[in-house]
Amino acid sequence: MAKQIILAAHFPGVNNTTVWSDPAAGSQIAFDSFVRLAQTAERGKFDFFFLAEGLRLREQRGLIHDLDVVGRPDTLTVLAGLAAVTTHLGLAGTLNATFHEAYELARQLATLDHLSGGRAAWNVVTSSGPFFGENFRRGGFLDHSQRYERAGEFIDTARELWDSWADYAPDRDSGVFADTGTFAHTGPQFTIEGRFGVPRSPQGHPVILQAGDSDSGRELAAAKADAIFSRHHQLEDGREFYRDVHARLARHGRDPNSLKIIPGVSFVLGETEADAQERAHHIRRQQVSPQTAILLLEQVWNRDLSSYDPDGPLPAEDPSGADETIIQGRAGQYPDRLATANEWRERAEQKNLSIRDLIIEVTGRQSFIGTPARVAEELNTYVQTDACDGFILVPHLTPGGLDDFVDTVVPLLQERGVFRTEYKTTTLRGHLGLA
Ligand SMILES: Cc1cc2nc3c(=O)[nH]c(=O)nc-3n(C[C@H](O)[C@H](O)[C@H](O)COP(=O)(O)O)c2cc1C
Repeated sequence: MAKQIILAAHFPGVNNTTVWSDPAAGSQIAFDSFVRLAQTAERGKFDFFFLAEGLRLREQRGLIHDLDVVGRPDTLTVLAGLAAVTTHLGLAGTLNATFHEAYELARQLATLDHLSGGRAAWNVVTSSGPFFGENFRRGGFLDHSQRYERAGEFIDTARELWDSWADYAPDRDSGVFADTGTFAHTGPQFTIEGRFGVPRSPQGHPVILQAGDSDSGRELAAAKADAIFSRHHQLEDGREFYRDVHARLARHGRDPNSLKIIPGVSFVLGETEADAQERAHHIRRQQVSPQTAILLLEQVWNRDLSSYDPDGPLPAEDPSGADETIIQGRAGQYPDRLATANEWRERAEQKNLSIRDLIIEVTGRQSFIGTPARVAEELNTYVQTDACDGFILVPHLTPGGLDDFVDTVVPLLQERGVFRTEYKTTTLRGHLGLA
């Protein structure tokens, strides 16, 4: 039988792809927007709804970054609200293992799993830099590798807490004082003991995703996660990532089906190929406004370029060599700024590109562009040839950006027999085929 495709809906909120200024865009923080996108995903029989986490909005030149000014509310609060207005859709939240505490988070996730009848998932991230930590009176807390050690111990501890209750129902007649929920964990990151206050939840263990991409991130996923939210959304790159992670999985003695690989992808649909390409081009210009083009260029040059014309040529001056980066709240993307600047200048000169044209070219083109038939075929090829197991779709418009996909692409995947026509399971573990 053909592999079944996993589909998830990302509510992107603040990031580089959301066009919050489009007249068709709604609020990025009102509950209605979350409900609308989640219910569309559930109408499409999606596996889960997905929220990223930003513990602090990005800042550049000391101000909140243009793309972040629409704000990002708290993940678990939103998911708890959505549990009440959906019935089958999984509810996945990105939550940081560096600054949260194991007891607190294990309790919140077990509670979400109860409220939703077994639909909770946790995307474990470690995040980067002291910038987030300052919010928690922990600026500079733990370096990269120690963050992964903490994340690993965090997951183990959460599972110990979840396992501290057996499947259990209190006995009304005898009024027992149950001896359950006791835990004691001693490790470098957590030394805690007591009783866990939440009885075993429907899934036992909420689903665990992992998003880091370094060697330590991949090892953590191969050792402990149920799924990976990956950034490898191109065919060959995806296959290589898939092979790498599966080799690690085998080394950990795990079943190949026990870890699902799900890249975040964007898409643009059109009635004809030309129509889709034209839309894609229009969306890219919306995503990279003249102002955003300068802000993104500044992240490579690492200096104030606000006096440059976005429709003019790239700066002749070289990037600043300063260690401190101009952008706060996002992992450094350009390890060698001068090399990147030279590469971009060469490209701009060859093709006669302005700053804005160049930024449009070098930052995130949409992953799947075409008619619904073509997009359905490509998505299926990715999954059947092990470039991934499914997709976390990132619409560029919130909350209506998934409507066309659900109306036109999902039925084609269903016709091919590679995507469910009805939910046959009630928990997220059930949907994903996980034990
Ligand atoms: C696809 C993807 C999504 C991520 N999403 C988030 C997020 O929502 N919030 C966050 O704080 N970090 C996020 N991260 C950052 C990771 O937590 C991690 O800090 C970062 O990738 C550095 O770890 P690495 O070197 O293992 O990749 C994401 C990373 C990737 C690759």
